[in-house]
Amino acid sequence: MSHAWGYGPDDGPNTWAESFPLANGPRQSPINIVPKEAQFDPSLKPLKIRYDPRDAKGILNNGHSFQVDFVDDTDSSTLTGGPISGTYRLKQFHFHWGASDDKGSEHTINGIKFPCELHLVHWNTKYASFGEAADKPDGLAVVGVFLKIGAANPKLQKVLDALDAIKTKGKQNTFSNFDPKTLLPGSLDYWTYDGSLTTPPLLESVTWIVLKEQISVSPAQMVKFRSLLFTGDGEPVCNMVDNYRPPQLLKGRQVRASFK
Ligand SMILES: NS(=O)(=O)c1ccc(NCc2ccco2)c([N+](=O)[O-])c1
Ligand SMILES: [Zn+2]
Repeated sequence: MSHAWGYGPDDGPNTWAESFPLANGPRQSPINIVPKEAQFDPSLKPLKIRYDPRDAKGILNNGHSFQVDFVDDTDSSTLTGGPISGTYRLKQFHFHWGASDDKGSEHTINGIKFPCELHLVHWNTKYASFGEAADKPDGLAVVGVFLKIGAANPKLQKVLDALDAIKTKGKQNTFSNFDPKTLLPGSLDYWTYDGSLTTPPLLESVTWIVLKEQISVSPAQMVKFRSLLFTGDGEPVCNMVDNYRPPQLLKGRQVRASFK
């Protein structure tokens, strides 16, 4: 039976525990990051991110967000270093955003919400596939990047221009020759903690790597994100906005910083 979940009053984050008991687990995401309480860890290595633009293959409206999918059958687009051991392959990236510029991110900093948050999802190649890795405690590594309102970000434009063709749930299109490294800020300083997927099935398999430096997005570009629909063709229209889970309890976890 497919578990219908969403972000509305009847199927949103406060109802997820009914079908996904992990929602009340010990390492749930996102969290509120309090920089002053994060411990600098000198043993943390710099992030090493190598992406091949030729691995970009498609863009999909999955009814919860939109995602850009990558070919992940070789080590051509990988994340290594940082807090992780071994090699993690890029599978997809997607975003979470709000109905207005004052909300939308999943992680928060000192309780501050950003209008949007980018997630670059990688899986540990010690496992045979994303599906195998997805429920292992060291299975996934997600790089999170906050978007803040400012000048239009030209690096986002190719992604945003592709959204008109995937307006409704289930729509997909080819999306090629794109290097998501161009979306990253100049500094790769990060906070890291042990967490989970932020949507059902909420699997506690994610090493979160949240970048300190934000990238910019303009109000007009945010309007493009909000032009997507949660709903499929022929269904009553519901704008894809506020597709974020609020911060969850830390439950004793330590957040480490790669920088002083
Ligand atoms: N917001 S997130 O980066 O934590 C996130 C959440 C769910 C899923 N996927 C849902 C899912 C189903 C089975 C296993 O995984 C993904 N992902 O797949 O990259 C990422
Ligand atoms: Zn996400």
